[in-house]
Amino acid sequence: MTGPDFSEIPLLDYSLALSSTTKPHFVQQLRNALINVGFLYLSNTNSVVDEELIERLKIYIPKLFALPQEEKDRIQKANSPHFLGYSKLGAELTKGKTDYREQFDIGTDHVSRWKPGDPDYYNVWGPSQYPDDALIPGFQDTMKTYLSQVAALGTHFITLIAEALGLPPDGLSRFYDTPDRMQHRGKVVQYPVPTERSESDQGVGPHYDAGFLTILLQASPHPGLQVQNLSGDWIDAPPIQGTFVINFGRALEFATKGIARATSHRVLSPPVGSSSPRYSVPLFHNIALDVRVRDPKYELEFPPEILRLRDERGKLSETDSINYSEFESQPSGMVQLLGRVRSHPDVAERHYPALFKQFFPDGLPKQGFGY
Ligand SMILES: O=C(O)CCC(=O)C(=O)O
Ligand SMILES: [Fe+2]
Repeated sequence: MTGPDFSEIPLLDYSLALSSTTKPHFVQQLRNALINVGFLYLSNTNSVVDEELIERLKIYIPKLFALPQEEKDRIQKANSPHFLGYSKLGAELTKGKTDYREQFDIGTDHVSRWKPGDPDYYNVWGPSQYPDDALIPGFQDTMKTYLSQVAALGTHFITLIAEALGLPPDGLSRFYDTPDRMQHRGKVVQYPVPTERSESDQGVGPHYDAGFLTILLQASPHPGLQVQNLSGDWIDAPPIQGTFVINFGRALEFATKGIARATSHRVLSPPVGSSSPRYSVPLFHNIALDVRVRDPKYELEFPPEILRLRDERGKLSETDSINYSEFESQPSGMVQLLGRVRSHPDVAERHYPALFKQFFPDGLPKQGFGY
């Protein structure tokens, strides 16, 4: 069932959204996914994200992680005030436990708009670091094309979300800058197979995503992603070939008065003895840096029948995940910056010394805390 105590994640066919005769059905299914589940699978996106490109990207991923450690370290996150680059295994904690994953954060192409005197958070967006193309020929080009196509899917999907919430298609456009002033953030993630002696099976611990929308490619056949329903049960979201997983973040929940549901999720490591790691590529589709989602300037008016569906679902109970409550008062860019400072203290120490001192008065900890 797919009410708030769902036992599976709904699958929506994107091609239905592209024809006026089938769109109402799509929008109705999306409304249910937004209000009750917070997650969905999306199939048939080939008109926006090229399937062959996805297959090419999947082939690159193991090669990316197999690059010499010194090349990965050369593009480490600590080099980048934008927190874009490589993080080694075990660098982060979620809910007090180490996340057993290794990752490259790579954004859509962007030039930082920050200049002296601007708020620090303008600098959370900027250029990415890529490995030397000679060591992994064509990866950079493939990744850039992938990110720009998935970001375009996100930009269109936002208009469908608006319609599903009873707003006009451009009903959420106030949360965005012009495309040249936006950056969306991708990650390429490897969850290694734990050894017999590993202390936990936590790939990444329970958390919410921050922004409006995450578009996730499960890039290997491993299960592991789990989603928490309203009763607190963990529901599997295994990979389905030819689909993306889409989920909604805290900013959308705040901006829609709790109509859209940000849903707690986690990833379990592949079982001990698996023959290969799990791979995934999330893209976090951002809103503009200056937006304060709770500022009356951004307040949205929803039709009564949509508000009623929210009320029928019931209040979102406390889950294992508590984070990003800063959206109550802070601009979106600041929420992102604070999250990253906590996750990556080594980057903060180098590029945001004042914030670093505030969060880590006792100096550099061994690990950051993700959520
Ligand atoms: O790897 C996954 O499948 C999900 C990762 C995730 O939830 C995240 O990075 O926010
Ligand atoms: Fe997530």
